[in-house]
Amino acid sequence: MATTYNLEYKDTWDMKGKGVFTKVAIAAGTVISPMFESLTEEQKAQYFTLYAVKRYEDDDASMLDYFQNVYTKADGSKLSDFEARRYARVFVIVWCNYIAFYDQDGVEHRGLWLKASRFNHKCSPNLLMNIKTNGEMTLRARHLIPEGAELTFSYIPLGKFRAERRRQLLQDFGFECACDLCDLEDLRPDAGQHEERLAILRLHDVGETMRLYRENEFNQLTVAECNARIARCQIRCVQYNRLLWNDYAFYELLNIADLWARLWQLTPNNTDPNNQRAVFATIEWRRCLNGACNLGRIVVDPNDWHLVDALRAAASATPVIIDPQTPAPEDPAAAEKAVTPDGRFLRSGARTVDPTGSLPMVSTPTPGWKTA
Ligand SMILES: C[S@@+](CC[C@H](N)C(=O)[O-])C[C@H]1O[C@@H](n2cnc3c(N)ncnc32)[C@H](O)[C@@H]1O
Repeated sequence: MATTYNLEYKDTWDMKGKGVFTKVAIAAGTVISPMFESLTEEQKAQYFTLYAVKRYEDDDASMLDYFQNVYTKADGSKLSDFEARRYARVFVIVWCNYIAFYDQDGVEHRGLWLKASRFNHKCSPNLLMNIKTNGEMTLRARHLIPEGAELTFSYIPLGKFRAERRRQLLQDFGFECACDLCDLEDLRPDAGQHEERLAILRLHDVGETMRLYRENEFNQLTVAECNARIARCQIRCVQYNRLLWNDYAFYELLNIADLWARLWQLTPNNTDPNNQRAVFATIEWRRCLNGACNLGRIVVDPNDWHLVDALRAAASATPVIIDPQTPAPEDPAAAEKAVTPDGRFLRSGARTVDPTGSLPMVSTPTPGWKTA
Protein backbone atom coordinates (compact mmCIF):
# COMPACT_ATOMS: atom_id res chain seq x y z
CA MET A 1 0.00 0.00 0.00
CA ALA A 2 2.68 2.47 1.03
CA THR A 3 4.70 2.19 -2.16
CA THR A 4 1.76 2.39 -4.55
CA TYR A 5 -0.17 5.17 -2.94
CA ASN A 6 2.40 6.80 -0.68
CA LEU A 7 0.31 5.78 2.27
CA GLU A 8 1.36 4.06 5.45
CA TYR A 9 -0.48 1.90 7.94
CA LYS A 10 0.60 2.71 11.48
CA ASP A 11 -0.62 3.31 15.04
CA THR A 12 -2.95 6.25 15.61
CA TRP A 13 -2.38 8.55 18.57
CA ASP A 14 -5.85 7.93 19.98
CA MET A 15 -7.94 4.84 20.66
CA LYS A 16 -8.55 3.72 17.08
CA GLY A 17 -5.79 1.12 16.78
CA LYS A 18 -3.90 1.45 13.53
CA GLY A 19 -4.90 3.67 10.63
CA VAL A 20 -3.80 4.92 7.20
CA PHE A 21 -1.69 8.07 6.92
CA THR A 22 -0.59 9.98 3.84
CA LYS A 23 3.08 10.80 3.32
CA VAL A 24 2.29 13.59 0.85
CA ALA A 25 -0.30 16.37 0.66
CA ILE A 26 -3.36 15.37 -1.36
CA ALA A 27 -5.28 17.90 -3.43
CA ALA A 28 -9.05 18.22 -3.05
CA GLY A 29 -10.86 15.85 -5.36
CA THR A 30 -7.99 13.42 -5.84
CA VAL A 31 -9.17 9.86 -6.16
CA ILE A 32 -6.95 8.07 -3.70
CA SER A 33 -7.31 4.62 -5.05
CA PRO A 34 -9.72 2.58 -7.10
CA MET A 35 -10.06 -0.51 -4.98
CA PHE A 36 -11.90 -3.15 -6.86
CA GLU A 37 -10.38 -6.33 -5.58
CA SER A 38 -11.15 -9.68 -7.01
CA LEU A 39 -10.06 -12.33 -4.58
CA THR A 40 -6.77 -14.13 -5.12
CA GLU A 41 -5.60 -16.86 -2.76
CA GLU A 42 -3.01 -14.51 -1.37
CA GLN A 43 -5.68 -11.92 -0.66
CA LYS A 44 -7.88 -14.48 1.03
CA ALA A 45 -5.05 -15.13 3.44
CA GLN A 46 -4.69 -11.41 4.02
CA TYR A 47 -8.27 -11.16 5.21
CA PHE A 48 -7.20 -12.94 8.35
CA THR A 49 -4.88 -10.06 9.15
CA LEU A 50 -7.76 -7.57 9.23
CA TYR A 51 -8.75 -5.95 12.47
CA ALA A 52 -11.01 -7.93 14.81
CA VAL A 53 -12.46 -6.67 18.06
CA LYS A 54 -10.38 -8.19 20.82
CA ARG A 55 -13.10 -8.78 23.38
CA TYR A 56 -14.95 -11.19 21.09
CA GLU A 57 -11.85 -13.22 20.45
CA ASP A 58 -11.17 -13.35 24.17
CA ASP A 59 -14.67 -14.55 24.86
CA ASP A 60 -13.57 -17.82 23.38
CA ALA A 61 -15.81 -20.33 25.11
CA SER A 62 -19.16 -18.73 24.34
CA MET A 63 -18.07 -17.96 20.78
CA LEU A 64 -17.07 -21.57 20.18
CA ASP A 65 -20.27 -22.75 21.72
CA TYR A 66 -22.31 -20.44 19.58
CA PHE A 67 -20.68 -21.45 16.32
CA GLN A 68 -20.71 -25.14 17.14
CA ASN A 69 -24.44 -24.94 17.88
CA VAL A 70 -25.47 -22.72 15.00
CA TYR A 71 -23.30 -23.96 12.14
CA THR A 72 -22.59 -27.44 10.85
CA LYS A 73 -20.33 -28.62 8.05
CA ALA A 74 -21.73 -29.33 4.58
CA ASP A 75 -22.04 -33.03 5.51
CA GLY A 76 -24.01 -32.13 8.66
CA SER A 77 -21.20 -33.00 11.10
CA LYS A 78 -20.17 -30.78 14.02
CA LEU A 79 -17.43 -28.14 13.63
CA SER A 80 -14.17 -28.95 15.40
CA ASP A 81 -12.85 -26.41 17.93
CA PHE A 82 -10.33 -25.23 15.35
CA GLU A 83 -12.99 -24.77 12.67
CA ALA A 84 -15.38 -23.04 15.05
CA ARG A 85 -12.59 -20.67 16.13
CA ARG A 86 -11.86 -19.88 12.50
CA TYR A 87 -15.56 -19.27 11.78
CA ALA A 88 -15.75 -16.99 14.79
CA ARG A 89 -12.75 -15.03 13.63
CA VAL A 90 -14.18 -14.62 10.12
CA PHE A 91 -17.47 -13.54 11.62
CA VAL A 92 -15.82 -10.90 13.81
CA ILE A 93 -13.57 -9.70 10.99
CA VAL A 94 -16.54 -9.28 8.68
CA TRP A 95 -18.53 -7.52 11.37
CA CYS A 96 -15.71 -5.07 12.13
CA ASN A 97 -14.74 -4.35 8.55
CA TYR A 98 -17.63 -4.85 6.16
CA ILE A 99 -18.87 -2.02 3.97
CA ALA A 100 -22.38 -2.04 2.56
CA PHE A 101 -23.24 -0.99 -0.96
CA TYR A 102 -26.31 -1.14 -3.14
CA ASP A 103 -26.89 -2.46 -6.66
CA GLN A 104 -29.17 -0.90 -9.30
CA ASP A 105 -32.20 -2.50 -7.66
CA GLY A 106 -31.33 -1.01 -4.29
CA VAL A 107 -30.44 -4.44 -2.86
CA GLU A 108 -27.81 -4.22 -0.13
CA HIS A 109 -24.56 -6.15 -0.51
CA ARG A 110 -21.79 -6.33 2.03
CA GLY A 111 -18.16 -6.60 1.10
CA LEU A 112 -14.68 -6.62 2.57
CA TRP A 113 -12.07 -4.42 0.96
CA LEU A 114 -8.59 -5.27 2.11
CA LYS A 115 -7.13 -1.81 1.77
CA ALA A 116 -10.21 0.20 2.69
CA SER A 117 -10.50 -1.87 5.85
CA ARG A 118 -7.32 -0.30 7.14
CA PHE A 119 -8.93 3.15 7.17
CA ASN A 120 -10.51 4.38 10.37
CA HIS A 121 -13.87 6.06 10.55
CA LYS A 122 -14.52 9.74 11.21
CA CYS A 123 -17.90 11.42 11.34
CA SER A 124 -16.47 14.35 9.44
CA PRO A 125 -13.85 12.56 7.34
CA ASN A 126 -11.33 13.82 4.79
CA LEU A 127 -12.27 11.18 2.18
CA LEU A 128 -15.59 10.42 0.57
CA MET A 129 -16.17 6.76 -0.12
CA ASN A 130 -18.25 5.67 -3.05
CA ILE A 131 -19.03 2.15 -4.19
CA LYS A 132 -20.46 1.65 -7.64
CA THR A 133 -23.14 -0.94 -8.20
CA ASN A 134 -20.47 -3.36 -9.49
CA GLY A 135 -18.58 -3.14 -6.21
CA GLU A 136 -15.80 -0.83 -7.44
CA MET A 137 -14.75 1.47 -4.63
CA THR A 138 -13.22 4.91 -4.85
CA LEU A 139 -12.03 7.17 -2.09
CA ARG A 140 -11.90 10.85 -3.00
CA ALA A 141 -10.30 13.69 -1.05
CA ARG A 142 -12.93 16.13 0.20
CA HIS A 143 -10.42 18.91 0.63
CA LEU A 144 -6.70 19.50 0.65
CA ILE A 145 -5.22 16.93 3.01
CA PRO A 146 -1.89 17.92 4.51
CA GLU A 147 1.14 15.66 4.49
CA GLY A 148 1.17 13.28 7.44
CA ALA A 149 -2.59 13.42 8.07
CA GLU A 150 -4.59 10.33 8.85
CA LEU A 151 -6.97 9.41 6.02
CA THR A 152 -10.49 8.58 7.10
CA PHE A 153 -13.92 8.06 5.62
CA SER A 154 -17.32 7.67 7.20
CA TYR A 155 -18.55 4.10 7.65
CA ILE A 156 -22.13 5.34 7.71
CA PRO A 157 -23.99 7.91 5.60
CA LEU A 158 -22.94 11.44 6.44
CA GLY A 159 -25.05 14.08 8.08
CA LYS A 160 -26.59 12.09 10.93
CA PHE A 161 -26.97 13.34 14.46
CA ARG A 162 -24.54 12.31 17.19
CA ALA A 163 -26.97 9.93 18.95
CA GLU A 164 -27.88 8.17 15.72
CA ARG A 165 -24.23 7.90 14.66
CA ARG A 166 -23.27 6.45 18.05
CA ARG A 167 -26.09 3.89 17.88
CA GLN A 168 -25.32 2.80 14.34
CA LEU A 169 -21.56 2.56 14.78
CA LEU A 170 -21.95 0.55 17.94
CA GLN A 171 -24.61 -1.74 16.56
CA ASP A 172 -23.27 -2.26 13.05
CA PHE A 173 -19.52 -1.97 13.62
CA GLY A 174 -19.06 -2.62 17.33
CA PHE A 175 -17.17 0.48 18.45
CA GLU A 176 -17.70 3.73 20.30
CA CYS A 177 -16.62 6.50 17.96
CA ALA A 178 -13.69 8.52 19.26
CA CYS A 179 -13.46 11.08 16.46
CA ASP A 180 -12.93 14.78 17.05
CA LEU A 181 -16.43 15.77 15.90
CA CYS A 182 -18.02 13.37 18.40
CA ASP A 183 -15.71 14.57 21.19
CA LEU A 184 -16.63 18.14 20.47
CA GLU A 185 -20.33 17.43 20.25
CA ASP A 186 -20.22 15.48 23.52
CA LEU A 187 -18.58 18.39 25.25
CA ARG A 188 -20.66 21.06 23.62
CA PRO A 189 -23.89 19.97 21.98
CA ASP A 190 -24.25 23.54 20.71
CA ALA A 191 -20.89 23.31 18.94
CA GLY A 192 -22.47 24.29 15.65
CA GLN A 193 -23.22 27.72 17.03
CA HIS A 194 -19.61 28.55 17.66
CA GLU A 195 -17.77 26.43 15.18
CA GLU A 196 -18.46 27.81 11.76
CA ARG A 197 -16.12 25.24 10.37
CA LEU A 198 -18.19 22.40 11.71
CA ALA A 199 -21.32 23.92 10.32
CA ILE A 200 -19.71 24.09 6.90
CA LEU A 201 -18.53 20.51 7.11
CA ARG A 202 -21.98 19.44 8.12
CA LEU A 203 -23.53 21.42 5.30
CA HIS A 204 -21.32 19.65 2.88
CA ASP A 205 -22.21 16.32 4.43
CA VAL A 206 -25.85 17.19 4.18
CA GLY A 207 -25.52 18.19 0.56
CA GLU A 208 -23.73 14.98 -0.28
CA THR A 209 -26.09 12.87 1.75
CA MET A 210 -29.07 14.36 0.08
CA ARG A 211 -27.58 14.06 -3.35
CA LEU A 212 -26.64 10.44 -2.89
CA TYR A 213 -29.34 9.06 -0.65
CA ARG A 214 -32.37 11.27 -0.84
CA GLU A 215 -32.70 12.40 -4.41
CA ASN A 216 -34.61 9.33 -5.48
CA GLU A 217 -36.68 9.30 -2.36
CA PHE A 218 -37.75 12.92 -2.77
CA ASN A 219 -38.65 12.29 -6.36
CA GLN A 220 -41.27 9.77 -5.29
CA LEU A 221 -43.15 12.13 -2.99
CA THR A 222 -46.68 13.35 -3.69
CA VAL A 223 -47.83 16.88 -2.95
CA ALA A 224 -49.35 15.74 0.34
CA GLU A 225 -46.20 13.97 1.44
CA CYS A 226 -44.06 16.98 0.50
CA ASN A 227 -46.32 19.23 2.52
CA ALA A 228 -46.24 16.92 5.50
CA ARG A 229 -42.46 16.67 5.37
CA ILE A 230 -41.99 20.39 4.95
CA ALA A 231 -44.17 20.96 7.98
CA ARG A 232 -42.13 18.49 10.04
CA CYS A 233 -38.84 19.98 8.86
CA GLN A 234 -40.06 23.44 9.74
CA ILE A 235 -41.04 22.39 13.24
CA ARG A 236 -37.63 20.81 13.79
CA CYS A 237 -35.96 23.83 12.27
CA VAL A 238 -37.67 26.12 14.78
CA GLN A 239 -36.60 23.84 17.62
CA TYR A 240 -33.00 23.74 16.45
CA ASN A 241 -32.99 27.50 16.03
CA ARG A 242 -34.13 27.83 19.62
CA LEU A 243 -31.36 25.52 20.77
CA LEU A 244 -28.96 27.49 18.56
CA TRP A 245 -28.03 24.30 16.76
CA ASN A 246 -27.50 26.25 13.61
CA ASP A 247 -26.08 23.49 11.50
CA TYR A 248 -28.98 21.20 12.26
CA ALA A 249 -31.36 24.03 11.45
CA PHE A 250 -29.56 24.46 8.13
CA TYR A 251 -29.97 20.76 7.52
CA GLU A 252 -33.70 21.12 7.85
CA LEU A 253 -33.66 24.16 5.61
CA LEU A 254 -31.88 22.17 2.97
CA ASN A 255 -34.55 19.54 3.20
CA ILE A 256 -37.20 22.20 2.89
CA ALA A 257 -35.53 23.73 -0.13
CA ASP A 258 -35.42 20.36 -1.86
CA LEU A 259 -39.00 19.62 -0.99
CA TRP A 260 -40.00 22.95 -2.48
CA ALA A 261 -38.21 21.91 -5.65
CA ARG A 262 -40.20 18.68 -5.69
CA LEU A 263 -43.44 20.61 -5.19
CA TRP A 264 -42.47 22.80 -8.08
CA GLN A 265 -42.13 19.74 -10.29
CA LEU A 266 -45.54 18.54 -9.20
CA THR A 267 -47.30 21.87 -9.56
CA PRO A 268 -45.52 23.89 -12.21
CA ASN A 269 -48.36 26.40 -12.12
CA ASN A 270 -47.13 27.51 -8.71
CA THR A 271 -46.86 31.26 -9.16
CA ASP A 272 -45.90 32.38 -5.67
CA PRO A 273 -42.75 34.46 -6.28
CA ASN A 274 -41.25 33.42 -2.94
CA ASN A 275 -41.66 29.77 -3.81
CA GLN A 276 -40.20 30.33 -7.24
CA ARG A 277 -37.18 32.02 -5.73
CA ALA A 278 -36.71 29.14 -3.28
CA VAL A 279 -36.98 26.58 -6.02
CA PHE A 280 -34.68 28.27 -8.50
CA ALA A 281 -32.07 29.03 -5.87
CA THR A 282 -32.18 25.37 -4.82
CA ILE A 283 -31.83 24.13 -8.34
CA GLU A 284 -28.97 26.52 -9.01
CA TRP A 285 -27.21 25.40 -5.84
CA ARG A 286 -27.72 21.76 -6.81
CA ARG A 287 -26.27 22.47 -10.23
CA CYS A 288 -23.22 24.10 -8.70
CA LEU A 289 -22.74 21.34 -6.15
CA ASN A 290 -22.99 18.69 -8.85
CA GLY A 291 -20.61 20.63 -11.07
CA ALA A 292 -18.19 20.99 -8.19
CA CYS A 293 -18.39 17.27 -7.47
CA ASN A 294 -17.80 16.39 -11.10
CA LEU A 295 -14.80 18.67 -11.27
CA GLY A 296 -13.46 17.14 -8.11
CA ARG A 297 -13.85 20.43 -6.23
CA ILE A 298 -16.10 18.86 -3.71
CA VAL A 299 -15.60 21.19 -0.80
CA VAL A 300 -18.48 23.49 -0.03
CA ASP A 301 -17.12 26.97 0.08
CA PRO A 302 -18.39 29.14 2.95
CA ASN A 303 -18.86 31.84 0.32
CA ASP A 304 -21.04 29.57 -1.75
CA TRP A 305 -23.73 32.15 -2.27
CA HIS A 306 -25.94 29.86 -4.25
CA LEU A 307 -26.28 27.71 -1.20
CA VAL A 308 -26.74 30.64 1.14
CA ASP A 309 -29.28 32.09 -1.25
CA ALA A 310 -31.16 28.82 -1.50
CA LEU A 311 -31.36 28.60 2.25
CA ARG A 312 -32.52 32.17 2.65
CA ALA A 313 -35.08 31.74 -0.10
CA ALA A 314 -36.31 28.49 1.41
CA ALA A 315 -36.69 30.20 4.74
CA SER A 316 -38.62 33.12 3.35
CA ALA A 317 -40.84 31.13 1.00
CA THR A 318 -44.49 30.99 1.92
CA PRO A 319 -44.60 28.56 4.82
CA VAL A 320 -46.74 25.47 4.62
CA ILE A 321 -49.87 25.83 6.62
CA ILE A 322 -50.86 23.39 9.31
CA ASP A 323 -54.51 23.66 10.09
CA PRO A 324 -55.24 22.24 13.54
CA GLN A 325 -58.95 22.13 12.80
CA THR A 326 -58.75 20.23 9.56
CA PRO A 327 -57.65 16.63 9.89
CA ALA A 328 -55.04 15.47 7.40
CA PRO A 329 -56.64 14.18 4.18
CA GLU A 330 -57.10 10.42 4.23
CA ASP A 331 -55.59 9.69 0.89
CA PRO A 332 -52.87 11.38 -1.13
CA ALA A 333 -55.23 12.02 -4.04
CA ALA A 334 -57.47 14.11 -1.79
CA ALA A 335 -54.44 15.97 -0.55
CA GLU A 336 -53.37 16.76 -4.10
CA LYS A 337 -56.61 18.68 -4.37
CA ALA A 338 -55.55 20.71 -1.35
CA VAL A 339 -53.57 22.97 -3.66
CA THR A 340 -55.14 26.29 -4.55
CA PRO A 341 -55.80 26.98 -8.23
CA ASP A 342 -52.73 29.18 -8.35
CA GLY A 343 -50.65 26.38 -6.94
CA ARG A 344 -50.39 27.47 -3.30
CA PHE A 345 -50.78 25.12 -0.39
CA LEU A 346 -52.70 27.33 1.96
CA ARG A 347 -55.80 26.45 3.93
CA SER A 348 -57.97 29.17 5.37
CA GLY A 349 -57.60 30.20 9.00
CA ALA A 350 -54.60 27.97 9.41
CA ARG A 351 -51.60 28.27 11.69
CA THR A 352 -48.21 28.59 10.06
CA VAL A 353 -44.91 27.22 11.24
CA ASP A 354 -42.03 29.49 10.51
CA PRO A 355 -38.49 28.14 10.22
CA THR A 356 -36.87 31.52 10.73
CA GLY A 357 -38.99 32.73 13.62
CA SER A 358 -39.51 36.00 11.77
CA LEU A 359 -42.53 35.15 9.64
CA PRO A 360 -46.07 35.75 10.90
CA MET A 361 -47.51 32.83 12.84
CA VAL A 362 -51.07 33.27 11.55
CA SER A 363 -51.86 33.39 7.87
CA THR A 364 -54.66 35.34 6.29
CA PRO A 365 -57.35 33.19 4.68
CA THR A 366 -56.88 32.66 0.99
CA PRO A 367 -59.84 34.09 -0.92
CA GLY A 368 -61.73 31.64 -3.06
CA TRP A 369 -60.13 28.62 -1.43
CA LYS A 370 -62.44 25.68 -0.91
CA THR A 371 -61.61 22.48 0.93
CA ALA A 372 -64.05 20.29 -1.02
C1 LIG B 1 -11.98 -1.29 9.65
S1 LIG B 1 -11.07 -1.28 11.12
C2 LIG B 1 -10.03 0.13 10.91
C3 LIG B 1 -8.55 -0.18 11.06
C4 LIG B 1 -8.17 -0.62 12.46
N1 LIG B 1 -8.08 0.52 13.38
C5 LIG B 1 -6.84 -1.36 12.46
O1 LIG B 1 -6.08 -1.25 13.46
O2 LIG B 1 -6.58 -2.09 11.49
C6 LIG B 1 -12.36 -0.72 12.16
C7 LIG B 1 -12.00 -0.68 13.63
O3 LIG B 1 -11.13 0.43 13.92
C8 LIG B 1 -11.54 1.09 15.12
N2 LIG B 1 -12.03 2.44 14.75
C9 LIG B 1 -12.17 2.95 13.50
N3 LIG B 1 -12.61 4.21 13.54
C10 LIG B 1 -12.78 4.51 14.84
C11 LIG B 1 -13.25 5.66 15.52
N4 LIG B 1 -13.64 6.76 14.89
N5 LIG B 1 -13.31 5.62 16.87
C12 LIG B 1 -12.93 4.51 17.56
N6 LIG B 1 -12.48 3.39 16.97
C13 LIG B 1 -12.41 3.38 15.63
C14 LIG B 1 -12.69 0.27 15.69
O4 LIG B 1 -12.14 -0.62 16.62
C15 LIG B 1 -13.22 -0.47 14.48
O5 LIG B 1 -13.84 -1.70 14.83
